[in-house]
Amino acid sequence: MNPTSGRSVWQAPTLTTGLDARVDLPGSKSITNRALILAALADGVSTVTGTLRSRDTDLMLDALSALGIGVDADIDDPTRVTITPAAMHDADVDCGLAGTVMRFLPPVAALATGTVHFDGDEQARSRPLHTILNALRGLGVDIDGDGLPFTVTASGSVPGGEVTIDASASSQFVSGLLLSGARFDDGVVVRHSGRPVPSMPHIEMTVDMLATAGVVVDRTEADTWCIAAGPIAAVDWSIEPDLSNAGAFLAAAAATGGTVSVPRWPASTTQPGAQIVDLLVQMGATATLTDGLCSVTGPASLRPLTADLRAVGELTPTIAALCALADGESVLSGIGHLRGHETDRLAALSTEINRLGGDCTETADGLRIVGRPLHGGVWHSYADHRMATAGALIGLVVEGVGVDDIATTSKTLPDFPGMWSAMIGEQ
Ligand SMILES: O=C(O)C1=C[C@@H](OP(=O)(O)O)[C@@H](O)[C@H](O)C1
Ligand SMILES: C=C(OP(=O)(O)O)C(=O)O
Repeated sequence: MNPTSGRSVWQAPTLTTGLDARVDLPGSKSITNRALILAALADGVSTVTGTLRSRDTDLMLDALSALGIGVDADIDDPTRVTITPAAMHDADVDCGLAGTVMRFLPPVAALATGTVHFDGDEQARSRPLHTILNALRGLGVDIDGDGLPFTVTASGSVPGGEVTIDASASSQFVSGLLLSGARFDDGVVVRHSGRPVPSMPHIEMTVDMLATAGVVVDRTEADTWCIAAGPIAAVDWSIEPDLSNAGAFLAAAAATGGTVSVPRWPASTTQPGAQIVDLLVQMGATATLTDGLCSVTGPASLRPLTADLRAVGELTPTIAALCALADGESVLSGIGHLRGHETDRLAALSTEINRLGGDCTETADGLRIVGRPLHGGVWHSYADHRMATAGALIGLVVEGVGVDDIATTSKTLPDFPGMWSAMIGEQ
């Protein structure tokens, strides 16, 4: 047991033989939660196949159901979900720690008739939210509060129109407004003004999925997204595997000099997680993509990395863990916004890497990490799924690493410990 938290510490398995594994990943969190929102607002019944079933996506399903939307999961295969739109009413929404729930659902709730109360985990209360709540106020929505908890008092319609926001803290502010914008009376025009928007591929994902649902986003002007009022089409969605979650497994190959393959790798994708492969190659790995099988083989010794990760911030914990094992100094930049993720990831990563004898310092917008021999100890997760998987990754090659609160991986990958053990042949 960890005396400070009362939770048991998971002993990360250390690799003793060569790694050669194939890991099949469940659906993408980001694509699942967008598909569910678009299905709930559509003009007919949609199905979602390959739905990720994890804490973040189940919170989305529960919230839509609480609002009155028909949510039916197949009894034999809970990843097959049918969504039947309906008039929405009063509800209590639990956002947990999910950015996609706390930022994508308020614009949906604004289309209900009634009072929708939002809350979430204690830790979620410090995640940036006021930007989207203020934007919705500017679009004619009655909202009480500036962060969790808050209440939307909705009248069945949203006037909509133009709004200027500073989305430098999260791309999800833009995505949230766009996903519901076609259902506002005047549509929506979102302008960004401020430092660059992070995670731009996630906005591309939103635009791409809206296009699939028949909604055109005009992006003629830089940092501006325009959507005319109109219907959202029902779609039979098929969800790609989660490539950000694949990152930790492919990184295991990079860390150990072994090979890990992920099947069903999409030929083209908007998921920024796909960029893990290029980053691993920059660190010395080799990679192939053949008939949808992505295989990564690690080098004898990892090269350090200098990279701007602004577009792929959610890969940072995985990459930072590898940098702590690399041979030299790495500099990761463009990721100041990670201070508002599940936890302050820059502080958490430097504290935990240094706790194991590493050399990691925070910079204004990222991390500087010098690879060093590490020793065992307890790696703290801070309720952050990607911190937990980063600890497991270091534990693969450093003996005696215990990960506090491995269960937090259920945010996006409920069977992470089982999948990790299976990967190294320890089922
Ligand atoms: O829209 C999405 O699905 C996401 C956008 C990104 O958020 P930020 O722009 O806040 O980094 C990413 O980090 C998060 O994991 C998922
Ligand atoms: C930042 C992340 O999640 P969220 O959707 O909660 O922002 C993440 O999964 O790395």
